[in-house]
Amino acid sequence: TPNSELAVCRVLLAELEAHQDAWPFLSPVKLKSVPGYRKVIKKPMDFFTIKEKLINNMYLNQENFIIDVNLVFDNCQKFNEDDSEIGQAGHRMKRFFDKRWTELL
Ligand SMILES: Cc1ncccc1N[C@H]1CCCS(=O)(=O)C1
Repeated sequence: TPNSELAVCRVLLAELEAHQDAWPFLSPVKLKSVPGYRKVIKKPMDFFTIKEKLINNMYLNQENFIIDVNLVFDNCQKFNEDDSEIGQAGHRMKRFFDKRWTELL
């Protein structure tokens, strides 16, 4: 049911936020302090915004939630070098998410 589907999303988001490598993704990228971000990244997304959307019932099902989580990681890979601090954190967070999602499915 959509309700229990969203319960899994809340659990997973809490785990993402608690992860030691979550720091680059906890809040929206500050467009004024990151040159080029606004132009390069068409659909910014972050864990705080996802939490707000969950609380405001803006996800009809798990799929819409997963699309936004993957947007966080896709944006990170597009803007950051793989061997940068933030790039590496993004890869680790994506690996963690994919593993946990499969376990909780
Ligand atoms: C995820 C990401 N992608 C590209 C550049 C930066 C970031 N992260 C932010 C971390 C919090 C403060 S910030 O807004 O300066 C930068």
